Amino acid sequence: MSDFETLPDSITITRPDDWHLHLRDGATLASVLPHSARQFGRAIVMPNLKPPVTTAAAAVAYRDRILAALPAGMAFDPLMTLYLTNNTPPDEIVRAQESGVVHAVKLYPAGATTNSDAGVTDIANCYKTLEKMQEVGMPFLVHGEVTDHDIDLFDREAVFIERVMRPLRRDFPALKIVFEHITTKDAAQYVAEAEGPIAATITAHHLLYNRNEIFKGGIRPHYYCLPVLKREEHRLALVTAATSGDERFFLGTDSAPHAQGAKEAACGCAGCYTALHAMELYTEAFARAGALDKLEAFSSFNGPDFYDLPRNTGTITLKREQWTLPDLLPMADAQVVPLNAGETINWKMV
Ligand SMILES: NC(=O)N[C@@H](CC(=O)O)C(=O)O
Ligand SMILES: [Zn+2]
Ligand SMILES: [Zn+2]
Repeated sequence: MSDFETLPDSITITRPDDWHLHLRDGATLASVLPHSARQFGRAIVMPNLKPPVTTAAAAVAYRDRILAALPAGMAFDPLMTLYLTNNTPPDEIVRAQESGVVHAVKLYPAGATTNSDAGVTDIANCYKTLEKMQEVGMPFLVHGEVTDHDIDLFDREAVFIERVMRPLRRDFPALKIVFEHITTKDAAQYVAEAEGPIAATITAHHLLYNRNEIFKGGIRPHYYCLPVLKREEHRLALVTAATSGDERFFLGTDSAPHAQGAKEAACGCAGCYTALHAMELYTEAFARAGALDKLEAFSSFNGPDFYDLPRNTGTITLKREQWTLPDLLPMADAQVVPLNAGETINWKMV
């Protein structure tokens, strides 16, 4: 817990953005969107729908559905992404660029995570398309885990750096890459030291929790996400990276709603729902690190700077005030259990 004596009563920062968000579609989208729109000005919207968003036309249509689901009076700018497949043609990158609403292309290694079945089986299949992305300046967002069966689940990210990331960046040194939701000291160090245009998003839950949280007193499915929480040494490295002031690290919640029944199951889905209270969680993580002065750049400046977008105008304020998270939130015709359900947290967005 934070040391209340030395902390300010409130903190006001430029309105932040979420550079990694799952909004889903249909009735689920309508349920979760207001939470993100309340906290963030914009979000990079992940394309792992069923079926995935693989074309510029599909991204434009998805964006229209998001805007239609936005409650009147809320301002929110969804930044769309394409789901890369083995067969995405280079022309689709041109169409995406020309659409004006697609801001990046996402790599899901096939089998790595939720709705990744249509993902890439071998990045070599995508080289022509990656060349086009490099040429037009389209950022490449990477779920950085190998899926080889001989690799331990907890080592998937570190092995990805050696087997995929280094060769990829050697072959495309000018391609803008975001290493999404990094979870290891290996990834933090790689991003901090690499040459060229690379950045990383970091979730609030990977800043606050290590893998013990998944097994505390029993198996706790709401702390299960991918890449899975790691050892404490990795969490500490992520906190150091996020609070360092290095502009390569920025906010991406990876808020990933799954219905309660899909998580509390014999084979539960991966994903933590944090859209309701993301800024509260990031503020807590930065406060514990004694680095509240670094929260604004991480949350509101480094992301737009990397994506060549203007920073938001306007501000948000977080008050140091305890409140208790609901146990459940309505979602479509079911419910979602937010991370920290029923727990009391120390900051409240006003
Ligand atoms: N992070 C997760 O555990 N799940 C995400 C997918 C992803 O970001 O890998 C989801 O879409 O549910
Ligand atoms: Zn992912
Ligand atoms: Zn994600």
